[in-house]
Amino acid sequence: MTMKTISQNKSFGGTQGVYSHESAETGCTMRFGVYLPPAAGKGPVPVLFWLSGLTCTEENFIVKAGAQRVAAELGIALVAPDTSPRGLDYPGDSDSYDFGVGAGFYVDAVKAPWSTGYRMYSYIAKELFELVAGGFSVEASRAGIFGHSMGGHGALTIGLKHPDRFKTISAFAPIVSPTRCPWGEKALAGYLGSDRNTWADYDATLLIKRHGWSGPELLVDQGGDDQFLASQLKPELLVAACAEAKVPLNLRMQPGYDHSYFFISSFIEDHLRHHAAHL
Ligand SMILES: N[C@@H](CCC(=O)N[C@@H](CS)C(=O)NCC(=O)O)C(=O)O
Repeated sequence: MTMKTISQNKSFGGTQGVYSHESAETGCTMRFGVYLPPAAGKGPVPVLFWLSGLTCTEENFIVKAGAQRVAAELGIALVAPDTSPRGLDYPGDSDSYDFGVGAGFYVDAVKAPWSTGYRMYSYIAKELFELVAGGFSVEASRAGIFGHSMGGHGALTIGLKHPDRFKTISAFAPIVSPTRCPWGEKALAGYLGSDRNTWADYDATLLIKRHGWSGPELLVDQGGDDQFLASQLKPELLVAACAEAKVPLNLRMQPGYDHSYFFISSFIEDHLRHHAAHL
């Protein structure tokens, strides 16, 4: 598989790159960021996959999270993909911020026309993972996954379903139960259809109850003043699921913080150290 370099910038002694490739899963050109710390010059390093939220491209995390300094110190690589296919031009795919372009929801769609390109679950868990494992100085057997909001949902569901690939999971303000909030219900109905039985595979709270998680504790930060807290995110549902399944969860409510990257950049260091300690 060929990759094209879009840009490379030196950052904290390492390199922040943006690359593109032709994706078999999404049927279009996909961009993603890879930060390689200085240690990657000497040999393969552990790698963390970051999944962004609604409206994001690969760029938001790279320029707003401030993760490179600590990733350089810890010797850990960061991969930041886009959040949906782009340029497929399905009717209505750009009509709303929470469905279609910028809102792939990390599922494999089954409803036409979405089913041909909206395959962000397989894109992240398989195609991109393998592309990065084969194309960069990373140790694929030491990989973790984290993300924000829709990307927190993606990190939880993909991580829980692939403990063989992702050894550590954390999230910022995740959508913990898309079967029980408006963002999730709209996306799952649109991509999967109206049969709610088919949605369960993409709900972290249901996956935890069904499969458990034997990895290190799940670290979740949640802003107390997040405008989406009560309506969309509902961390109490994750607390209940983890308690029932005896899955260790460290949910940290952070008073006064909202849903933005100001919140993420305030606690990103803790997440990087959490993953590094267990990888
Ligand atoms: N557009 C929506 C929400 C979009 C939103 O907050 N997106 C989050 C993820 S859910 C984000 O990361 N936005 C990009 C950014 O802040 O850089 C609104 O303004 O109500």
